[in-house]
Amino acid sequence: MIVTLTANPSIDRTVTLGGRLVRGSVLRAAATHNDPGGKGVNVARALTSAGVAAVAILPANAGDPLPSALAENRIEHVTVAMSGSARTNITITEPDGTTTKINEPGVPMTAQSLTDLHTAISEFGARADWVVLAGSLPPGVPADWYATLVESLRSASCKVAVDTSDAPLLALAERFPTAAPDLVKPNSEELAQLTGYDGHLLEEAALQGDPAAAARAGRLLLDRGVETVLVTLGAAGAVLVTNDGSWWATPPPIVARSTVGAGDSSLAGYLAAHVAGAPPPECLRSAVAYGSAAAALPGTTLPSPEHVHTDAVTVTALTTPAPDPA
Ligand SMILES: Nc1ncnc2c1ncn2[C@@H]1O[C@H](COP(=O)(O)OP(=O)(O)OP(=O)(O)O)[C@@H](O)[C@H]1O
Ligand SMILES: O=P(O)(O)OC[C@@]1(O)O[C@H](CO)[C@@H](O)[C@@H]1O
Repeated sequence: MIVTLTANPSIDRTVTLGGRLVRGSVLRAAATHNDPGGKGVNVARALTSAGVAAVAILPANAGDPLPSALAENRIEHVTVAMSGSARTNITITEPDGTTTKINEPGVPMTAQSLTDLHTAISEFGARADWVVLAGSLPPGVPADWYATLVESLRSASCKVAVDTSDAPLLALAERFPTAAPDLVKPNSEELAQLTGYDGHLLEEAALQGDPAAAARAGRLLLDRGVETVLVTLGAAGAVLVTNDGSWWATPPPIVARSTVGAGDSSLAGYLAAHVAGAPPPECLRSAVAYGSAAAALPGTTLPSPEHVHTDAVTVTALTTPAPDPA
């Protein structure tokens, strides 16, 4: 079983424009659509659709639109009471596939909700294969909360994956190696936040056929105690860095419609293959196949197995960069 924690879930509202987004003007939407969202929720949705047992833990109150949508979609979930209800995050999509995203900060978390989430994750962690801590933290949650959770899950038998950014990511890294998760899934920008590399250049180089810098940056996290680094690089695919080897996988050509949820789908694809016992390069292949399938779908629509074409992904072994002599 894979358990995901989304401390700051959302209703993802996709607004489809018939023309270009023009700042400062009144625009009329061609269509609108709501999906249950938040990174951990998305991972659980993609896993469920792949037939992998998954439970999403999130703050929400009975009858709120978010848990109701999860129930409708038969996504197993556990909620803890919160004050207020989930934020709404808006994605504006233009006909050429450009997406603009506006994420609300979320509802301030009470101390009681935070304690209840910690209790729920500890209980489920005791019987999970993986615990996934994903997304931003709402106001009122200390930035080092993920670090605290990773440390408290150390004694459980589950593996822990983290996908976050900004202050919670930096606070987690500050407590490496004790808070180093089994897996981190940074995109190029997040890897840059952790290592000082230029994220744009990492992705550009990989797009030009050279993923070595991304692998080198990922290696820095291994040196700080992380076991596996899955670096997603947008259209350039992803690099997997472990102490046993490194690989780069590139997606098939797709027409990108919305990359929202692509990273979450990558993580779900990786974990689905991992719990099935696949070796690292095949886990990477699955990650990239799920990510690119998600990018080809509109809004926060997540891929089902029929959208996922693992055979179309190319996996190349890389030389794992040597550990930092320092
Ligand atoms: N334009 C694209 N073409 C093909 N595949 C893509 C494209 N964009 C993203 N992907 C796929 O999705 C994966 C994740 O993309 P990305 O690195 O943008 O994640 P992310 O920034 O974490 O995404 P998210 O928007 O969910 O936070 C990539 O590894 C790749 O497989
Ligand atoms: O504000 P956060 O928590 O960083 O990200 C939230 C979010 O953008 O992430 C998902 C896509 O990855 C969306 O479902 C959701 O709206």
